[in-house]
Amino acid sequence: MSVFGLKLEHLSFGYGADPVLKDVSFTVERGNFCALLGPNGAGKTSLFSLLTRLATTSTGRIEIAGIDLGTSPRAALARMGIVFQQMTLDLDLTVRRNLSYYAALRGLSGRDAERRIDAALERLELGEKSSVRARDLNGGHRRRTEIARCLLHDPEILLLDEPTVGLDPASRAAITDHVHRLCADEALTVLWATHLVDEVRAEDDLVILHRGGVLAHDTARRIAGGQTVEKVFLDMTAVTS
Ligand SMILES: Nc1ncnc2c1ncn2[C@@H]1O[C@H](COP(=O)(O)OP(=O)(O)OP(=O)(O)O)[C@@H](O)[C@H]1O
Repeated sequence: MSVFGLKLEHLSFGYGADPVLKDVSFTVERGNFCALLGPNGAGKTSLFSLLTRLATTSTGRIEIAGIDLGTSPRAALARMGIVFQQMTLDLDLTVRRNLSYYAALRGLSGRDAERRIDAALERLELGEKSSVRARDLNGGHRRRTEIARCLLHDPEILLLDEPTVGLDPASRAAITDHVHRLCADEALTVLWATHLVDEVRAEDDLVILHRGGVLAHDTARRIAGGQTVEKVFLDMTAVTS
């Protein structure tokens, strides 16, 4: 197993002539929670598109759990679980059905799939929601269902693109707690894109992205340097406006 959960080297990318990512490099060690913090338009979703191969670029290199995404995309993507910004559950299906369809897509079936589904539901404290249709869940439980679903194939890396957008404070706190626990208990490596400063904890890794460039990468505590992350973030992103 790789020491580095995630390694990005010199990534540049644009949709047209103008670059939206400029020479982005950073690593996230295995088992760390890394917040990718940037204002709207910073390039977070574009970076996620490169990490998930929805977009490609000829510059730079991405390594997922020690596997080169450019040369071994299938193997690298198999190590990853992804929660996109837009909800992707089938609202007419129960929580369990949503998970079992995904398991089948990943080639899992029978007792093995059932065992993994039970374990994932338990990890996200969703056991009692198992028979509830996704349509009847609140936003927080829908998100937790998506996180449970992306754990079924035992990924080493989790990518979450602004997973708490639109949720109330209690649901946001529950989801950030759950995902931090996955890092601590199971050495999952997490990249969590957000523009919400209050989701960043002092011990988290923090990458500040602004206008496609990395302005800072360290623990949040060191980047804050005795101030609040919010103050430093606002100062950094204002200076370069
Ligand atoms: N499909 C696209 N075609 C052209 N430009 C795009 C496309 N998607 C994003 N952009 C532009 O790329 C830049 C980065 O956008 P991106 O969505 O990656 O940022 P973000 O940090 O995820 O922002 P947000 O928090 O608003 O989602 C923005 O200027 C945006 O307008």
